[in-house]
Amino acid sequence: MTAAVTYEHIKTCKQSGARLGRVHTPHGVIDTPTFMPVGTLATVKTMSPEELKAMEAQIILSNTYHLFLRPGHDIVQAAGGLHKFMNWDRPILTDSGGFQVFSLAEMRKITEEGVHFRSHLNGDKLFLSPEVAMEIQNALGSDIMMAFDECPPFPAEYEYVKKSTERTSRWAERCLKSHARPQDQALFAIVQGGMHEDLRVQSARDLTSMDFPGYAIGGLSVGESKQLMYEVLDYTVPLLPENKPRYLMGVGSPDALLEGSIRGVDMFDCVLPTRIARNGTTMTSQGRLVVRNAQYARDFGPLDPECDCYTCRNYSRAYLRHLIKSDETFGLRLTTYHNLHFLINLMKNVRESIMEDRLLDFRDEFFDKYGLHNN
Ligand SMILES: CNc1nc2c(CC[C@H]3O[C@H](OC)[C@H](OC)[C@@H](OC)[C@@H]3OC)c3nc(N)[nH]c(=O)c3cc2[nH]1
Repeated sequence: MTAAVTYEHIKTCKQSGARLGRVHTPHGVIDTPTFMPVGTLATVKTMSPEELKAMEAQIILSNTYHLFLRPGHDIVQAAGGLHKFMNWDRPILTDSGGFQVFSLAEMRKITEEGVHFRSHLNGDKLFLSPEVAMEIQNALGSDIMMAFDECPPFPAEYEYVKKSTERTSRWAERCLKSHARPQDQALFAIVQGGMHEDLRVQSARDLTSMDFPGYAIGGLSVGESKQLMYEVLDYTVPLLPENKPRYLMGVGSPDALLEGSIRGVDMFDCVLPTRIARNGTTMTSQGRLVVRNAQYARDFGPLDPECDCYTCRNYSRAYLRHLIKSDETFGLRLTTYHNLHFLINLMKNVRESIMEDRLLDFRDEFFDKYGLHNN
């Protein structure tokens, strides 16, 4: 049986150990390391598929939990699946809903069977489990599905993280058993274990023994310091097979994308660029720039002089400030376009630096200009 998703290793950076690769999926190839724009409700907020292609987005994310609640996965399935529903013919990855249930839903009760919770929209009593999460993602038709897991809160008692991680391994096995179309959709497992090396080793051992086509590192970017996150990555990434994609969930500030790539991570997602764009905060080559600030009222230069994106080629900081202050939707679109392009372009530079065996130099140059502390 041909696997739906395969990883092709291109080369390893001699200076950093980062790796250049390609993830082959039924809807196209993804050059890695890559940043994946988040499209929670079947849209990358305010962007059209054409604009996402223009900025060279290779893959986008969507959300099992949110689509389960609204419009319902049955409607998406009746529309012909998520690709058709949102007019996106490139790869789609969906999260399993685990994280969202624990972070969004009220009145949730976790059992071995699954999670009972109330919808954060209308209070309806709902239930998510490995089997239900797989049924929903099967209906959505995503190219990459995530196993149903619990992302333990941070901080959390060692015993709680141990019990939760062991249950996540049992849930992963149940996901595998209820995987209806492995030749069309790849199921990635999610390594947990909190900030404890022994639990990370146990989680990776459990999951890699079940031979998934790809592995995510979960349970990070949940409030821990970046240094602690990098420490956990240092001992967790090497536990994962070299010939499979590695996805670090929920990570997307420029410094974390660089440090994660250096540690061998291939895929990243984060709501940061789209979320901060909506209040007029942008990422530029000189660091963060809050374009709604008064100092830009008469600044007729581009948002980022080093950027060649649609926003920076055609509009000024003064115009963007005016639109954002006036709550004009076009303003949100222009800042969102730029922020997504910024991270997608950053990852293009990361891939080029790996090709030239100089990713550590690139990271240092980037931090000198961007500024280490204003991510
Ligand atoms: C921020 N730190 C962060 N985000 C973690 C997400 C969610 C990623 C999710 O984060 C938003 O949902 C809330 C995005 O929607 C807004 C989702 O995009 C579709 C995205 O799904 C991949 C995790 N998801 C699972 N299943 N397991 C995790 O351990 C985990 C850890 C995360 N840390």
